[in-house]
Amino acid sequence: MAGATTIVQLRVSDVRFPTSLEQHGSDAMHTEPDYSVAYVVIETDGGHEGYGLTFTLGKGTEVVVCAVEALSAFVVGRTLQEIVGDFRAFYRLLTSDGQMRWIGPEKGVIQLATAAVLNAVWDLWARVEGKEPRKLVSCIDFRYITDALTEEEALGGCFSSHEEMLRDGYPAYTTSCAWIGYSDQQLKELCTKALSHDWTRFKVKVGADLQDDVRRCRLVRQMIGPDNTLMIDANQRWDVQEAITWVSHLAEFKPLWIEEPTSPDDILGHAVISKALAPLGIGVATGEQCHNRVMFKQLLQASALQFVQIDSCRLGSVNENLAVILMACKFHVPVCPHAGGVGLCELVRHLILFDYISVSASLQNRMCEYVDHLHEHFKSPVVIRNACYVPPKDPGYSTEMREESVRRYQYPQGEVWQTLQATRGHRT
Ligand SMILES: C[C@H](O)[C@@H](O)[C@@H](O)[C@H](O)C(=O)O
Ligand SMILES: [Mg+2]
Repeated sequence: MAGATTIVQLRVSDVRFPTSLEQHGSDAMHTEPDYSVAYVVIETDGGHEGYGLTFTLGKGTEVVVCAVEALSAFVVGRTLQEIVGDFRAFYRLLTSDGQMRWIGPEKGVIQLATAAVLNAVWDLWARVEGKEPRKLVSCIDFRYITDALTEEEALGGCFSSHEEMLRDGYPAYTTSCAWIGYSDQQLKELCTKALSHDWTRFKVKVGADLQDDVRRCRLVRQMIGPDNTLMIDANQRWDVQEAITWVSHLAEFKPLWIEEPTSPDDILGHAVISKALAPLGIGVATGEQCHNRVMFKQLLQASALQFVQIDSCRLGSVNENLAVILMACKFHVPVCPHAGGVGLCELVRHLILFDYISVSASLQNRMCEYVDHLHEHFKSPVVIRNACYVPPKDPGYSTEMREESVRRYQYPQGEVWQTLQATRGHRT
């Protein structure tokens, strides 16, 4: 890294996309999401920029923006070298400040803000280096997880060649066919289209009404046939026993997993559900709202999940995702990241490639989520080939958005929102 690079400015914007107008992204708990981001740009005195974001559903993004602003004092004025020279210490500074940690610690809005800020730092670092950063294990804060994974253990990973990834890509599944607000007709059309594009793994939203779920799962299973893979996602809708009963009714459709059956905080509840559903051949997947490595540690220790769904913008950036990927490997539980939203696919492909190339070296029971929306707003959008993620080639964390998109969708002053408000009375 040439010379010192001082971060002189941090800017953050509230950028929202009106996806609720067409029910994209809808599930049993989030019926009208407007996919949004708190979008961060950090700038150095040498003219370099790093871009970061965290994903939100519309309302409340302004609160995350406020939290990012509160964290900016830790970043502005520091050199990139200072930060990445001891990234573990910097991570701890951000997450464990003696006053600020009271509004977390390492959870909720402040954790989302930490992810947005640190995602920008990782992007900047990778751009300045012009390649993927090294010394990854030294970026992890092992505090609270040494009973599950030590630094020494983390250093002894498996390694696999990246040639295979460059050739074939990383296997993906699609959630785009079966959002809960889509009609049966839409479901059919989207499944037909996805099948014609070689998709073999499909996720269906469930949990609002059992009869609807039975009908929709039957329809999708009929469309995709017995050999393709089906997953179901309840987005935290049920109590523990209710989850077991409800999913048992859907067992005939042979789902590989039930995702987020109950509260994301209920580790023992997930363990009970996992145990009850194991004889039916249905695993439990969770993680998109699991806010830190300690929660994942307990889920793993309690055998409460069979698929680890890391999230690039919920955990504290790459640093904390690495910790979870390494723990999952030690516990022999596959990582199948949560993606979709705005930018999650762009970011998460870096993490899952790292998992394959440097940690798990396996594709057994592994796949990465894909959702077909909003990629056009990114400078390095995801590329899918034969239902697989193609490895990104541009330096950085693929977090940079197109300037025009940020301007037009900025909330509430961007022209898209101004027009919606004027013409349709859409709530702003
Ligand atoms: C509100 C969102 O679209 C969620 O439904 C979505 O992230 C989902 O849980 C998923 O697994 O993709
Ligand atoms: Mg989900």
